Amino acid sequence: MEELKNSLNDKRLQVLTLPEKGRCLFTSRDFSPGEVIISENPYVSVPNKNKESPQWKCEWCFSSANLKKCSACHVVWYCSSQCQKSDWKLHRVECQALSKVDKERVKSLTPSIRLMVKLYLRRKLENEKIFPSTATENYKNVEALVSHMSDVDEKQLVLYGQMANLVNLILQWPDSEINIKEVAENFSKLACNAHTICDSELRPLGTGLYPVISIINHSCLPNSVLVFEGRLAVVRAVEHIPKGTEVIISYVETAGSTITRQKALKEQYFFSCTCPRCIKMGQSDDIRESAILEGYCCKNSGCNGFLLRDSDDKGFICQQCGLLRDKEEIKYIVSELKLMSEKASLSLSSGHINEARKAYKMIEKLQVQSYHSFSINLMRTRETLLKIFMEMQDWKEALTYCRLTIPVYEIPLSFAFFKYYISLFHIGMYPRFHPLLGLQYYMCGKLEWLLGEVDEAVTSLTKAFDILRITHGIKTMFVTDLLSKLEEARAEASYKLRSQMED
Ligand SMILES: C[S@@+](CC[C@H](N)C(=O)[O-])C[C@H]1O[C@@H](n2cnc3c(N)ncnc32)[C@H](O)[C@@H]1O
Repeated sequence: MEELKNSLNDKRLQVLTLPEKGRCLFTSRDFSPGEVIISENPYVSVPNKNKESPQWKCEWCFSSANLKKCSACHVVWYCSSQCQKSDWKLHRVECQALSKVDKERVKSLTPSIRLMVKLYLRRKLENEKIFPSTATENYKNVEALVSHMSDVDEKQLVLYGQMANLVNLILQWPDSEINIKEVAENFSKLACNAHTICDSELRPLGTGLYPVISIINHSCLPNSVLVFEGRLAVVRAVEHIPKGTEVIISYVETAGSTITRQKALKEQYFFSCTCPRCIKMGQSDDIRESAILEGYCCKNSGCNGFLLRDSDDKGFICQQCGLLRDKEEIKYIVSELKLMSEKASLSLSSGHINEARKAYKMIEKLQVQSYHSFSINLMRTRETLLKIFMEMQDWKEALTYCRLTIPVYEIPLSFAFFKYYISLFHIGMYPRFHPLLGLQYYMCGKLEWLLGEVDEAVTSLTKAFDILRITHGIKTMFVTDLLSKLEEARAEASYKLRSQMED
């Protein structure tokens, strides 16, 4: 830990331990918005292959193009000999282990099992000095991670035990070299420390363990953001961070209500957040925020009030006009939506895109009649419809849905405590510099341009650039591409204006 602390000191960062949070990362100089605070390569990583991301991916860079399978183990894929070479030191031993495993069992290996196998192989190679150990790349940093073993429930512990046995079966090491209890504990460490590696558009690609970045704690009002440049994890400041401030990122979707965020944090990370948003839980502003984000709308379509459960438990009362929405009606809507959502998601996952489009349109219609106009559920349905229309190459409808989601990303939650943050944050569901908001503007701009709405495209691409240059970094290929699109759109808009003036 001393070695790591000294290395972080050189980066003007400091590790402190607080009783209520454990280790925390603090700045020892000012950081500006968009500046990289810390970046780290994964200690171990593995690509994901599941329903949401069904393609095979390169073991090293996660690309899905030009893949070739490793001819020895038939498990791992590479997009180039360069990537294969970069991974060789670790894969050489992994390949030997995987080649001995029964073919049927190999097929069912999950990314978590593979990640754990790689973790133990890397530790072994580090002990044998085949991998150099440095202050930041060192198994000691894995040992220092929190595991929350005493908080994990019995059922989960049994599952970790079974997974640990499978790792043991793959490695086939003597008892003196592997401790099943320790492997099970390491699974618990992965659950609250590993990160989902995403591409620049936040599509999940894989899972990685970044033991130094794992020191960073959570806040629902973060001052930093974690993004990935290939396999490199990069933490950037999204606001001015003065010297002596804790670096904080968000572990969960910040758009949810306080209860939803707290539940997610408790279930996966075993703590109760006490950030400025969370300490308001149960107060009138917070109740109102939850009712808007996750509650129902007034029966009177002309009223934009939010609903709260009435004291007699007959239903929900509109806080603006006083109209009651019957409990039984709400129950019926909820069960209908559940049934419809199951059917819709089945159509989507089985590739019946037209059926999925119809099903999600019906869900949207019912949600518009039931939920508040700023509801997260309604926004999620519209995000799905946007994806469906993109897949169907119906650009006009896709643009409509893209535009419908943006105001919800930016809803004015005009609550008292948010006013305090007015200078730091855009007042909305997401902080001003949130990658999702930037990406939504980027998508909107590209669709507007494609459909010939050049002036609108310039406005949207400019907004996207203003956000993504901070979250993704001005020098990355992703933002350089966006900038050249913006410049081209600007040139086209001014050419159009000149032509109109000459006519
Ligand atoms: C990825 S680790 C962060 C580093 C951790 N503090 C440590 O000592 O290694 C995640 C764990 O840190 C703690 N943690 C993170 N954010 C927190 C917060 N805002 N309040 C309290 N505990 C927090 C929780 O125990 C959580 O499971």
